[in-house]
Amino acid sequence: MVEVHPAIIQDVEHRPKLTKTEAEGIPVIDLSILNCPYTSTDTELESLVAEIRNACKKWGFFQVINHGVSLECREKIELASRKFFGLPKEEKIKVKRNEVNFMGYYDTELTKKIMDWKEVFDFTVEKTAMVPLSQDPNHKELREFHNQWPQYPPGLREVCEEYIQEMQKLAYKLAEVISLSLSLPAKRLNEFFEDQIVVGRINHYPPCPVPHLALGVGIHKDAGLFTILSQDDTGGLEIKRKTDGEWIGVKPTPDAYIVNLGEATQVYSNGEYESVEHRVVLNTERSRFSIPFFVNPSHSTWIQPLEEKVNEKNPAKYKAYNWGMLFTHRRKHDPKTRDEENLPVDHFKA
Ligand SMILES: O=C(O)CCC(=O)C(=O)O
Ligand SMILES: [Fe+2]
Repeated sequence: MVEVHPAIIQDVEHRPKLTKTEAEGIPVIDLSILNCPYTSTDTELESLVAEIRNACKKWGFFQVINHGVSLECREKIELASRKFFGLPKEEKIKVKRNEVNFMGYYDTELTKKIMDWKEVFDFTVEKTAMVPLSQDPNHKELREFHNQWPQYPPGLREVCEEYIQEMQKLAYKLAEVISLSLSLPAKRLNEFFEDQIVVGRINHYPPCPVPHLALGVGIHKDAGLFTILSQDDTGGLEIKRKTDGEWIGVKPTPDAYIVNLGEATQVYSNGEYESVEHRVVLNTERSRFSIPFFVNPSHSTWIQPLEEKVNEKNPAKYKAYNWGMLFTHRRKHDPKTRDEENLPVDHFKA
């Protein structure tokens, strides 16, 4: 009998079925026309935008290929991640995240109060990011966080920095097609993530002796505008199909990125698009690595339905909330206060 820490055991209704539902996968969308904007036609762009719209409506998730991110850049960060997580724990905790600084290594993340079976390394763009110190709107004090780079493996910093640059370029392209797909001007969403708190994360899910009882990441929705995720070929990400609530595995596709809408896009679009629940299931044999890049609004942004999406017939479905305050609140370190962890956006319903 293997001993496992009780903190990782999911409630019965959240435990995964380990037999896979084989189903039509999420759409794979070819972005090649965005790499040569001067030679693509209006019809090509319209048809891409229509594909994005259908995927966002039906799934809240899609995969992109021919996205313009170099495979070499991705392979370098994947290799460095394996080396970093392969180090002894004493070495990794030299860059452990703490009460003040959210960046760095940790292995005790809770999703909805249950411990995830994973270890993580978080990093951001090199300029220091500022977020509010508390959720109290009267508190004007800001918290500063900065990267903590490990000594080993050498070069992790450079590959992360290069990767984050590539992700930012892709994020701007995606923001434009998502805006167009909501019948908004192409650059409508860009203003919300000037001076943003982007976070890159490397996830390592070690093999788990009790994959029927635990999850790599518990059921959640991402909070920002959208997430761009790379996963290795192990598989394990599952999304909740909107039509019937069935959990559907996202099949690993070589050199594709998975894109999923976050709650901020749900609110900006006044519910026209929804952020979809997802989770990570584990296996007994293989380690899995994934690298999400969270495209978040800037800390000072108030998130509320865009005026173009609100009218008499379709009143605002959500109240305004401040991104920086939500971000600080969600990342509070004290497990005893985590009851509201992963506040569903419905908390802000008008
Ligand atoms: O590892 C994955 O595939 C997904 C991770 C995830 O959903 C997250 O970190 O928000
Ligand atoms: Fe997620």
